[in-house]
Amino acid sequence: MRIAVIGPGAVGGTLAAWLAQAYEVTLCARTAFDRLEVETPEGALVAAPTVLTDPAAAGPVDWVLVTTKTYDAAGAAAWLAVLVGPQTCVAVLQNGVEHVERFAPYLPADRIMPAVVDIPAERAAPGVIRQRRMGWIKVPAGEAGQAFVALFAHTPIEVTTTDDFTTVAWSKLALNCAGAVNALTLKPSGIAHRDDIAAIMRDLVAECVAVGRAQGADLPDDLPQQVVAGYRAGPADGINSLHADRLAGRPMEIDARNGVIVRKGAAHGIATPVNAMVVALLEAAGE
Ligand SMILES: NC(=O)C1=CN([C@@H]2O[C@H](COP(=O)(O)OP(=O)(O)OC[C@H]3O[C@@H](n4cnc5c(N)ncnc54)[C@H](OP(=O)(O)O)[C@@H]3O)[C@@H](O)[C@H]2O)C=CC1
Ligand SMILES: CC(C)(CO)C(=O)C(=O)O
Repeated sequence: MRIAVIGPGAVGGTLAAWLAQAYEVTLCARTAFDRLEVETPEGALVAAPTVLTDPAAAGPVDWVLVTTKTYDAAGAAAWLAVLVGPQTCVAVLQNGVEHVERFAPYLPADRIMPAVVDIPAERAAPGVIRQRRMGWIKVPAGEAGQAFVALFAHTPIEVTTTDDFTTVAWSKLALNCAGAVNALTLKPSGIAHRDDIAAIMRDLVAECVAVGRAQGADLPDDLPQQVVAGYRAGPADGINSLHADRLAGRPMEIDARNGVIVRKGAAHGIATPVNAMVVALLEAAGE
């Protein structure tokens, strides 16, 4: 079984380190590094997979896991062009709800398996990662989904299939859209303990719920309260990946995490002023 991970950052590096315990893993990286050192909830995991930085050096594999940021899809596509053969399965593990649309310019839509990931991970340096919680991944039910679940059978990560991927993806988006407050304030998760910030988070999520329902997701009325409770229950010093991007001066997944709520809301005639404001503020902050 040959597995390639395109974008071995916080999530990709964590998953690659777990997969490398059982399989031959190739890391398709932008920045070269020698080995993976992941501090997991079960202790340190070290792996030294092959690291490539030039797509010309790669060839077809059995599985490709795409774990770049959403805004790096075009760069990931250069790798897909050489890694994907007739039998290759491609999983896109990113936040947002547009995994398939994002990669449809590069691959037939039925070859793209979307995956929702809830594995908080922070990258201190290339290959050096802290996995905060074991977490979970959900993929759509079906043959490819079952095969993906089997890939992780030797790991403690909870990898399952779902018959309602739309609901899973919008539920995760609800969590992520609220995380914009951290990137805006440059304060970690504990900022959710402030009642004024929690109120903004609930408003962001309420808009996500309205739009997600219009998109077919089955979302509970109290999701805004659940999201805030989740942030409050987690580690106060947790840095989400949007916040990490702003701290590092990288582009941000603003469009995939908040902009999408505004865009899809507009298509349904649903007002999303709080997400629109957050998008404008983060775009201005990132200029
Ligand atoms: N971090 C987290 O806790 C979670 C993140 N997510 C989602 O997972 C996805 C990945 O996030 P995360 O792991 O945090 O992101 P990171 O920024 O940590 O990692 C992305 C990686 O992609 C690499 N990359 C960019 N362009 C290319 C390219 N052309 N070829 C090869 N590699 C490339 C980057 O390289 P370089 O080293 O040069 O920057 C980096 O290593 C996002 O959609 C995010 O929203 C989901 C759940 C949790
Ligand atoms: C909030 C979190 C850590 C949940 O997995 C996440 O999705 C991110 O940082 O992008």
